[in-house]
Amino acid sequence: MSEQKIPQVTAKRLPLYYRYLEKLHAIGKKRVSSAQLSDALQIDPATIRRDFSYLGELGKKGYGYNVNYLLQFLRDFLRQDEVTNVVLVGVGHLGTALLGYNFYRSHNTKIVAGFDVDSGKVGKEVDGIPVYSMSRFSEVRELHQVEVAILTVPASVAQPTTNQIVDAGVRGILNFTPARLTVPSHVRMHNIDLTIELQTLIYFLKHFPVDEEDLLDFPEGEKG
Ligand SMILES: NC(=O)c1ccc[n+]([C@@H]2O[C@H](COP(=O)([O-])OP(=O)(O)OC[C@H]3O[C@@H](n4cnc5c(N)ncnc54)[C@H](O)[C@@H]3O)[C@@H](O)[C@H]2O)c1
Repeated sequence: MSEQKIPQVTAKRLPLYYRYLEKLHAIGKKRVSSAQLSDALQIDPATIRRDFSYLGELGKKGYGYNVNYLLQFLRDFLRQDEVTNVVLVGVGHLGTALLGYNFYRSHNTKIVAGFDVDSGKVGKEVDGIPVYSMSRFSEVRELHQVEVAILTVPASVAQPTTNQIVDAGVRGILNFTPARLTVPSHVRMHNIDLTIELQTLIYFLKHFPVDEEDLLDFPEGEKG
């Protein structure tokens, strides 16, 4: 099956399923229903069934999904065995926190280097990750074959920093700055705006409160 056919919203949820299935596998669970997945991940069961339907025949209705099979399927699909090296630019408050986190929950992403212009930070390590001067960006990116960068610099320097890292070969940017950045068409930019996320949550709570009845309305045979 080609990945292009899967909607972006579904593709975004696949790593969540993968992580949870890994946990189930670790405790020896063989089967899981969409209702159980729904409880654990707070995604409604209909959405889960729809997501999995894009992946092909993965389970029988009312019988749940085979954990091993689903895990293997998602591993291949997401190429979880392949490690993608990532760099982080701007080792300040947020950058330091992200370096410390280093996406341990996802085994396939690893921050290999941080970059900063502050001479007090360059040459040091944060949680074992070396911090380099921006002047070495090209060289270090090349060394680790990195195509993805996390951007946590001040908004005022976000565009020139973006230009610099794109010129050096970065093709994907996770932008934590509030700046809306311009990139060439071959570069993919994802913006993470915590203020917007928080405001959206508050809006949804106000206007679409979660209906307990809806959550309990699982089809027979899917209850876990
Ligand atoms: N702190 C948060 O909770 C938070 C949350 C959401 C978004 N943000 C955004 O993330 C960004 C970073 O926030 P912060 O609080 O960590 O700021 P910060 O000032 O603590 O850190 C910024 C870091 O970037 C470095 N830097 C400055 N110019 C640079 C350049 N040209 N190249 C490389 N590094 C450079 C600085 O030396 C510093 O270490 C900001 O754009 C902020 O708006 C922060």
